[in-house]
Amino acid sequence: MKDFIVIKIGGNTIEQLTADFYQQLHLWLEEGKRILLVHGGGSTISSLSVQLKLPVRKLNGIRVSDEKTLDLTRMVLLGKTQPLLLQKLSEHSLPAIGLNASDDNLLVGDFLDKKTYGYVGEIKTVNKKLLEKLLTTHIGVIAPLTLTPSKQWLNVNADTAAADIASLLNATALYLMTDVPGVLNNGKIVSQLSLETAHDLRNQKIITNGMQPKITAAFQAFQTGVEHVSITNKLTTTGTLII
Ligand SMILES: Nc1ncnc2c1ncn2[C@@H]1O[C@H](COP(=O)(O)OP(=O)(O)O)[C@@H](O)[C@H]1O
Ligand SMILES: CC(=O)N[C@@H](CCC(=O)OP(=O)(O)O)C(=O)O
Repeated sequence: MKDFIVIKIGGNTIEQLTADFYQQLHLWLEEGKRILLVHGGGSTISSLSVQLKLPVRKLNGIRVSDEKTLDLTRMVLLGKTQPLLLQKLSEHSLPAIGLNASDDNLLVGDFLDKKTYGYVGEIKTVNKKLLEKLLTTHIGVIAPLTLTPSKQWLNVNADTAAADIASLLNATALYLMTDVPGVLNNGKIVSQLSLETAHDLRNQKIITNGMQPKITAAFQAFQTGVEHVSITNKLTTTGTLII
C-alpha cells in the first residue's frame, strides 16, 4: 500500500503558498504518494461572523459553534475556502478533487463536548477504501467538518481534523502548515518538541491561541503512529518536529 501524506493548510496560508509547495506536491505524486490536504478557513469564518453580528468565541483555539455559526462555517468552507484552494492547485497543473464528510460516508464523527463547544465534532471513522481509490489519481482536498451517524453536521477544528484523519489512515506524515515557521519561543523556532516541553511552554503561556489545538493534534497523531509530524510554513523545511 502506498504512503498517505496528510497536509493541513490554515485558512490564512492558502493565499501565501509559494512555488516550492506546488513543486513538492508534484514530486510526491510522481513517487506515487497519496496526498490529502485538509484546509482551514477560520479567519474568514470569524470576519463574516462579525459582519453578520454572530458571536465569535474560541476556547483553547476551538470555535464555540451554535447552529447559526455551524451553518456559516459550512458555507465558508465549502463555498469559498475549498474552491479557492482547488483553483490554486489547478493553476499549478495539479489534479485535485474537493471532498467533504457527506461523500460516500467519507467522515463520521461525534460531538467533542456539546456542553462546552456546541456543534463541534471530532472524527471517528474515515472511508479509507474510497480514499485509496480516489487518491491514486487525484490530490484530495477535504473540509474540516464531520457528520454524526444520525447525519448531524459538526464543525471540526482543521488541525484536529487533519490529525484524526492522519491517525485513522495510518499516514506516514502529517504536516501542519501555518502562517509561522514553527513553534516559537522568544522569537526562535523550537526545532524539536517533546510532550514535556510542550506542557511547559503552554504553562508559561508561550504556546497560546491557535497554536494550542495544533500542538494537541500534533501529539495525538504522533502517539498513534504517524512517524513524521511537523508544524511549519513550508513543506521543504521541517519547522518544528514532534518527538
Ligand atoms: N509559541 C507560538 N509559536 C508560534 N505561534 C504561536 C505560538 N503561540 C501562539 N501562536 C499563534 O498561533 C498562530 C497559528 O495558529 P492559527 O492562527 O490558528 O493558524 P492556522 O489558521 O494556520 O491554523 C500564529 O500565527 C501565532 O499567532
Ligand atoms: C471547531 C473549529 O475551531 N473549527 C474551525 C474550522 C476552520 C479552521 O480550523 O480553520 P483554520 O485552520 O484556518 O484556523 C473554525 O471554525 O474556525
